[in-house]
Amino acid sequence: MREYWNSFASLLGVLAFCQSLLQLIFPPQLRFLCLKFFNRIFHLFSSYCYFDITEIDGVNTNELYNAVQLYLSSFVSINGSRLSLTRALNSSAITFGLSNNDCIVDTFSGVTVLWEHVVIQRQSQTFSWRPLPEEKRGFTLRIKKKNKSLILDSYLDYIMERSNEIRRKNQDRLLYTNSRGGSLDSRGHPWESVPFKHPSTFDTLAMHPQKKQEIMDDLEDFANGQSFYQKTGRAWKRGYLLYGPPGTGKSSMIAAMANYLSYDIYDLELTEVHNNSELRKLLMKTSSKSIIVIEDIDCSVNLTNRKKNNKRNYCDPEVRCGSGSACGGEDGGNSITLSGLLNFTDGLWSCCGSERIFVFTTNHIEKLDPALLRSGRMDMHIYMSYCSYHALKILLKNYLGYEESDLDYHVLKELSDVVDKAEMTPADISEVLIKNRNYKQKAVTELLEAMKTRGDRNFKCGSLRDKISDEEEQEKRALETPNEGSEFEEPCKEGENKEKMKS
Ligand SMILES: Nc1ncnc2c1ncn2[C@@H]1O[C@H](COP(=O)(O)OP(=O)(O)OP(=O)(O)O)[C@@H](O)[C@H]1O
Ligand SMILES: [Mg+2]
Repeated sequence: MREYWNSFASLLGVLAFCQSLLQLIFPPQLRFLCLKFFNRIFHLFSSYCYFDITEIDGVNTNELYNAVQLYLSSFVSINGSRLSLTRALNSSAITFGLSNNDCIVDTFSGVTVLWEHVVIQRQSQTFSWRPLPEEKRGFTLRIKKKNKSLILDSYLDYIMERSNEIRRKNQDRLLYTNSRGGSLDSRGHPWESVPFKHPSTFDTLAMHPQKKQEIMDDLEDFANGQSFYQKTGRAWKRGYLLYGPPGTGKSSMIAAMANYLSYDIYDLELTEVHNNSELRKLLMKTSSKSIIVIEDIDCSVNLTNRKKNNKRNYCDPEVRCGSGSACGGEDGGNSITLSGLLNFTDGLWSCCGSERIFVFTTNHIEKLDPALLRSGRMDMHIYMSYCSYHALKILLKNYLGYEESDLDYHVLKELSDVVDKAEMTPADISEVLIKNRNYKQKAVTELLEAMKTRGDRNFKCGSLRDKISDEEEQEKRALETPNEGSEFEEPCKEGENKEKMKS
């Protein structure tokens, strides 16, 4: 063994001598050719092969470099002693990276590979429209030659997939809106985005735990269902219809879904979309792993297959078609139609991306065209109900930090007796609790009072419940369009007023 080392050391000595001789005697070009030759010989007899992934590929950023950096960041934080730290734009997470010229070992399908982060100072800068960074960065992947074909493709695919996942997890969610009314931004995008920081989660959402679990399981199945959707020949998308009175948590549920799956949200404002083809273009510009939301679908536009004289109908010349512009028919030119919307969610175009969720919300499911409700269209219909006893317990925990065991048995009994009769929305209850959140006892007492009063009134007003929610919805619309608004009144009286007005 010692002899072996001796001969190896003398070989290295000879090589070093040859190199210095080369430097002395030969011109640089010849030296370069010799080095290249030695390099070739070395690689020929080496059992490894090497792949360079440079940061900049020509003048473009190499996506694979960024992907490898993110992928390695997921485990270098545990192994490394010297790491580089970065925080990307729109991200609240810090990413770890290999420092310059550091190495890390990874194992994939039982095969061990070595990654080296290579950083070299760039020589003189030649003129370029886009100045290059002063350092030339890249990763070198070392794989045993015999394993190259076995893992290279699948390993790189795996890295791309993992890095996308990490990027999504690290980055803040984005909320997109099409409020620019069909115009495009400088990069040709019809959507505007802001960071989405809604704190609603399934933990804070007040609804029956069993129902909540069902929805979470459904979302989970969907997100992990790529192979299922492929096997069954179905487009990888899912539709949810959330319906129920105002203030029962439909928007909060959408935020909770987005936070649960780490998806972006596209809030589609139908009133800003001029026709079906614009709707299709918007769809094409949405990304995968996103939730496309249309809120209050019943009152966004006139979405029925039948022609009605509705004042929101886009074919009303005063509403949509300006002077001189021709008004299309049901599927034509200048209007959004139900069939256009159904194509948006169901048709061939809806599959131009994958892993997308459509969520429609409405306060009045009965006003929707049956075509929207047909099975297979909206996969799950979720009723967001008035506050139940289970939901109330979640609200008491959220706002006052009260567990069930913290409350007196009699108070709990009273709350459970009155909560269903009160027919208060979680939003109503939240308001009472927020107002008194620093005085917990008072908050509970006041809530009980409010519930009893509401329960008594419901008992007296009886069947006016539907009219109440009608009025509540009108209040909501009035807030959205202040000119048409009216004064707030007690819901019960409003119902009565409406009756009087009618008579
Ligand atoms: N189920 C719920 N769980 C927790 N909080 C809720 C729930 N429902 C309503 N809230 C509270 O009430 C407020 C209004 O709720 P949200 O906007 O989600 O209601 P909505 O059903 O979307 O109403 P609308 O039909 O008017 O759009 C929220 O800010 C939230 O704090
Ligand atoms: Mg809402």
